[in-house]
Amino acid sequence: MTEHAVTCTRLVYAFGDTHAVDGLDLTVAEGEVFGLLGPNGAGKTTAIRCITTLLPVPAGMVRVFGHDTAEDRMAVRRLLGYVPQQLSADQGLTGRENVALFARVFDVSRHERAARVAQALDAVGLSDAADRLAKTYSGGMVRRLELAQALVSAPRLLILDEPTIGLDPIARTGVWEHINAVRAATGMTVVVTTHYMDEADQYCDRVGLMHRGRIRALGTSRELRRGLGERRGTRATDPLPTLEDVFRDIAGSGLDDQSGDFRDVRSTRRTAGRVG
Ligand SMILES: Nc1ncnc2c1ncn2[C@@H]1O[C@H](COP(=O)(O)OP(=O)(O)OP(=O)(O)O)[C@@H](O)[C@H]1O
Repeated sequence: MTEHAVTCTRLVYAFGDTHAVDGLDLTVAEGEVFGLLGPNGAGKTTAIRCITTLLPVPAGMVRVFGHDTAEDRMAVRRLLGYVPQQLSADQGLTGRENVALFARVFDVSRHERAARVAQALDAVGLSDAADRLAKTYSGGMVRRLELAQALVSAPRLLILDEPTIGLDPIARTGVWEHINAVRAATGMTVVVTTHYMDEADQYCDRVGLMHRGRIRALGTSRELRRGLGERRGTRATDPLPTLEDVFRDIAGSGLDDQSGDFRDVRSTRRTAGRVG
């Protein structure tokens, strides 16, 4: 049987009375790029923090490559790389120093360290800028540096929480090209949250639409779009609904209709603070 990279079974996580994750069932196959989508407050970050062992699992179960996060936290941590929404690069260090710091934290052996740091920087296209202070980097470069930090331990599972929020289209494409190149070279599994439907459509093998703490729709982007088309009685000659249509259909009133897109104001602000 193929081992799943991630299995969440009836996962529940509450902050007081707020059930951020409310009976989440989810499996991510080894080697796939899985997009976790959902409106603000759907519970995506909380679910991800449970998977990465940063939050305990009070009810239900999370397994990463078969390891129970509650019982085998260190084994899980050794298997994954995590790029959180918040800034994880130190602006006062160079790119190389930042990645070297993560190599030490992740226990990359001393004799391998310099080579692995150089390899991770190269994988994200930052070799030439490696010895500049991170505070001189553009927003896209900071994001790629954080990607290098997560890659230096050669993770089997890479988890990215809104990796492209606040970046211009060229920088967004750059981040994804590097993710895809590493994935093609290593077979790494990728779990990503994003509010950009075009990215989910283009880069994710499957997407899960999360709303109020649970997955409400799951499949390839095309399957979800076709499913909505069938429910709406769309004719074969008509264009399929978009993934954004599917998102609106499921999340309904949870969206900010004023803005016309799904950019998360909170996250954008956080990122603006991060990269500014
Ligand atoms: N530390 C916290 N204390 C209290 N409530 C929290 C905390 N973190 C999250 N929540 C609440 O839990 C719910 C889920 O939040 P979460 O950040 O997981 O959602 P999300 O889908 O990642 O949203 P976003 O897209 O805005 O990042 C929200 O109602 C949020 O207000």
